[in-house]
Formats: sequence, C-alpha cells, structure tokens
Amino acid sequence: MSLVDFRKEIDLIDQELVQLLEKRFLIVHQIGLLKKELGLPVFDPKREKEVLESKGKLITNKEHLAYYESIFKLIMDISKDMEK
Ligand SMILES: C=C(O[C@@H]1C=C(C(=O)O)C=C[C@H]1O)C(=O)O
Repeated sequence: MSLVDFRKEIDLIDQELVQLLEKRFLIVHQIGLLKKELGLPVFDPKREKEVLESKGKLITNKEHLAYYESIFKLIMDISKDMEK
C-alpha cells in the first residue's frame, strides 16, 4: 500500500474516533448534570481504575498497554473537565 492509501485508512479510523468521542462526551455531560443533582463529586477514582483495568483486558498487544493507559487517562481528564 502507498502512503496515500495508509493515510486514507487513518482518516477513516479518525472519523470513527471523533464520532465515538462525541458520543462519549455527550454521556459524560449527562453524568455531570446527574452528579450535580445528586451532590456527587466529579472525580470517582474507583470507577477510573475499573475503566483502565477493563480496557486493559481488551488490548491484544500487551506491549502497547502503557500507550492505551495514557490515552484513557487523558480522555478521563478531559471528561472530568467537561463535567464541571
Ligand atoms: C464519567 C464519570 O466521571 C469521571 C470520568 C470518568 C470517565 O471519563 O470514564 C470516570 C469516572 C469519573 O472520575 C463517571 O463517574 O462515570
């Protein structure tokens, strides 16, 4: 495959990522409103640990685990910001 072909594939994957992130952030916003209503804190360390562990199990190439963890930590940090 050529560089152009590979980049076309990446563009399609990125498009899906954006759509999925938009979906996630919409739900995060709802969670933020609910937490405000219930007087719950934005940060839930137990849940974040569960998110990281469950996603860790899905990763086929365990050598990439640290990269996924960084990505999910960043997504969760941004999510917490969006909840505020
Ligand atoms: C979205 C939530 O709020 C925060 C963000 C999380 C996330 O992005 O997955 C998880 C836990 C919380 O720290 C939640 O509590 O589910």
